[in-house]
Amino acid sequence: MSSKCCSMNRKWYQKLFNVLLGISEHDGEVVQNTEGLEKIALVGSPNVGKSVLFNILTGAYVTVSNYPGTTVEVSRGRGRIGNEEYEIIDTPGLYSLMCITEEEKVTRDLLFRERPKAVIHVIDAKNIQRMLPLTMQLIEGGMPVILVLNIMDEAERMGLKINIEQLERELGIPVISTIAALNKGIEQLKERVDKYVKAA
Ligand SMILES: Nc1nc2c(ncn2[C@@H]2O[C@H](COP(=O)(O)OP(=O)(O)OP(=O)(O)O)[C@@H](O)[C@H]2O)c(=O)[nH]1
Ligand SMILES: [Mg+2]
Repeated sequence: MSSKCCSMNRKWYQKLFNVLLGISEHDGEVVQNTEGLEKIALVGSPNVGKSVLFNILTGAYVTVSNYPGTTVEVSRGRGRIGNEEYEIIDTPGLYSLMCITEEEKVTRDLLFRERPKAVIHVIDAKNIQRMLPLTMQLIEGGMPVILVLNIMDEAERMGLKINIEQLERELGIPVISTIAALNKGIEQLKERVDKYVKAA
């Protein structure tokens, strides 16, 4: 009797804890409730470190679900940037907004429908020349773009020097360099996103 009562209490406390943290229970699985939060999307080509950044920016609980009407998976989680909580979205890799694959269509659709407060374009700094055209497309599409030059460790090892201030001036958007795999540049990224979203 007392152990049943104890377990009921535990469940009740767990529920209260989940509500306080914004975690909802869904199909028996604990998932993040991100409803009503402003959104920040991570976009970019495959293999540039979007998911590594997503995991750093979000907590332990994320939801992975099929984008409506498709078999393409999109991950969403809560992340604190400055004093605000946001829904952080890890989008399927895309090379261009001129949609060829289903994944690319999903990312484009999501950007236009969900209107994130910031669209973080993550690129592999080694391949900056090949990846900047998508940055231009996102800017031309009216997106609030922030450019992240990730995998800077490998770019530097190759002797690549990127003038970040000049790139910022030319593009007219914030540019931040990171080594996501080593957790480097993350605080600067958060600061710039915070400032950018607040100034919008
Ligand atoms: N050297 C180095 N490797 C990195 C860095 N960031 C990510 N990686 C590695 O790059 C690989 C791809 O990272 P992901 O986060 O899975 O890339 P993604 O952009 O989510 O790829 P898709 O989901 O296929 O679109 C992984 O092996 C990471 O460990 C970095 O800053 N430096
Ligand atoms: Mg990924």
